[in-house]
Amino acid sequence: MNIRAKICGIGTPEAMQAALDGGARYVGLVFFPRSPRNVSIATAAELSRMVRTGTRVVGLFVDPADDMLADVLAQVPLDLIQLHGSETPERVAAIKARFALPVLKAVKVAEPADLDAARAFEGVADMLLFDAKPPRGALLPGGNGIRFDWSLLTGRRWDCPWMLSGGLDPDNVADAVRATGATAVDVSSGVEDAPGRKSPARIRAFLTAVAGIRGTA
Ligand SMILES: O=C(O)c1ccccc1NCC(=O)[C@H](O)[C@H](O)COP(=O)(O)O
Repeated sequence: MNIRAKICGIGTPEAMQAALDGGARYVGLVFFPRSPRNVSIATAAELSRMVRTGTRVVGLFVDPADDMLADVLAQVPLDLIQLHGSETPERVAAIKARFALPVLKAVKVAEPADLDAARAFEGVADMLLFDAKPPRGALLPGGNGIRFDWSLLTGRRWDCPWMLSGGLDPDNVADAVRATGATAVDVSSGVEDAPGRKSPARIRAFLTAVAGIRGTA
């Protein structure tokens, strides 16, 4: 089975090239100033120009206002909008209606109730991204390099595509896919050698590991 991979928080041409060469199906650009992966609109526009057919550019936002989305989209041709804040299903629907782009909605997972609540986004979001809920006091709502209990996903079926995220890296991604049946995976910290500093070598290692996953459900 071909597992689709998203490399998130790309900030340099070298990281983008490693992701593209390695076959990433999604590349994520972070528009969240508190993040060490935040990129300017100008940098994002430059990086997006490197992307060729077959790879989708994901713009990552946290509770964005329409003006911010409009400002980014005026210069960066995003293929998907990722919402990683506390956006409601109604807000997701409003963003989809106004900007006519698919929405990847992040669901922060720590316990079964978090997955129960995610049902509200089925039929609204185009895709769900299951990520670890940030620990109390965390500075970031995502990109924390922590896993959640993958067994929480066992036995659950979703009416929309979903992506596994949170603490993945080249060494654990195969186990994560086998444990969850994920057909799409997302990584940020696990392919960095320092917060916000993507490692082309680790990007290549992650994508090689993903490409080598066989025999999953
Ligand atoms: O990556 C960030 O800096 C970030 C900041 C604010 C909100 C979301 C953020 N990342 C979202 C992603 O899609 C990450 O890839 C995901 O949380 C997994 O991160 P990691 O556990 O570091 O692989």
